[in-house]
Amino acid sequence: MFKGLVGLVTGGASGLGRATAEQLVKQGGRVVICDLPSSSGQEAAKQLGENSTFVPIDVTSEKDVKNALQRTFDKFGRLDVTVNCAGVATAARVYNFKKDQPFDLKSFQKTIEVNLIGTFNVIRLSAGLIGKNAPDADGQRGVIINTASVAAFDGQIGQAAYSASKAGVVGMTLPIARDLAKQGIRVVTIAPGLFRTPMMQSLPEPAIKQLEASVPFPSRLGQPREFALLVQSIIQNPMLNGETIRLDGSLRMQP
Ligand SMILES: CC(=O)CC(=O)SCCNC(=O)CCNC(=O)[C@H](O)C(C)(C)COP(=O)(O)OP(=O)(O)OC[C@H]1O[C@@H](n2cnc3c(N)ncnc32)[C@H](O)[C@@H]1OP(=O)(O)O
Ligand SMILES: NC(=O)C1=CN([C@@H]2O[C@H](COP(=O)(O)OP(=O)(O)OC[C@H]3O[C@@H](n4cnc5c(N)ncnc54)[C@H](O)[C@@H]3O)[C@@H](O)[C@H]2O)C=CC1
Repeated sequence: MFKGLVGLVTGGASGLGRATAEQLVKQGGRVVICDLPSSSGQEAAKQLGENSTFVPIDVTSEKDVKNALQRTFDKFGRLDVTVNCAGVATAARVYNFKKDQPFDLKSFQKTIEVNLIGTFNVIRLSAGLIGKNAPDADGQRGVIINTASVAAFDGQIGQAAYSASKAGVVGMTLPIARDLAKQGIRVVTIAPGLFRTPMMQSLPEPAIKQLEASVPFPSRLGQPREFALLVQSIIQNPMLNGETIRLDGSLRMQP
């Protein structure tokens, strides 16, 4: 299905990004897994075989992302799809009255830096390489897919930084899609609900159970593969553009 397609997946060593990289390769594509040097990206790429390679990056670094794009071009000769999955989650009250402590400003800044600015950094640099492709019969050169969260819309107590970062991703989706339309590059964002990944597993087990039960149907955590299937649909459907799609079993998170 994706024969000849080259994808770059940030956060590709774990969770939703890893499932996406697996799905792209399973469908005949080739994939560059980008993740932190400390991640298990090398092992993930090895598992996927010769159609995959790992490039260690921090998404907030211009130098790292430029290097990853150069490596993509050197190894596979082009880039068709960028999927932004790299992200971090933080949880703290705006002011902890028990400890008389405000939200740590550095933690707020770091969350915005990785989730919002890092995503934009990868988008802006990827666009240059995708834009070099010859357009297909429809005028399309490629697709950029971002990952927000339902927390962009119904963030819980403690999610001020995380929700702000993800709302930023939602907010920039349409203007960037409009901006890149002339080049035939689509931009679509997925807002996942609750998925079984290492990030989700960092929550306390009772909280996971409570969240899981609050998903109307199917009343369970999503499987990373189900996220990857939406990525696949977005790639395949040329009319999807400039939109954020919730993938959440109709969950609306409670305060
Ligand atoms: C990753 C995604 O993109 C998808 C999501 O958004 S999934 C939703 C993620 N939600 C969160 O991360 C919620 C963040 N908030 C919190 O963890 C807490 O409110 C907080 C740490 C910020 C405040 O802690 P606190 O002041 O101690 O809060 P308090 O309101 O007294 O609640 C603490 C209790 O709530 C539980 N809890 C934590 N997160 C919870 C949640 N999302 N839902 C229900 N209970 C939760 C804790 O297990 C703790 O239980 P115990 O008292 O039994 O130890
Ligand atoms: N798991 C879930 O329920 C949900 C996840 N999301 C979002 O989906 C994306 C993927 O999350 P998961 O797979 O669940 O988490 P995960 O923690 O399993 O994977 C995230 C990956 O991003 C990498 N990463 C973190 N900071 C980075 C940086 N600065 N540079 C490069 N890579 C970096 C990590 O090393 C990790 O491999 C995140 O953006 C997350 O916010 C959104 C909604 C729900």
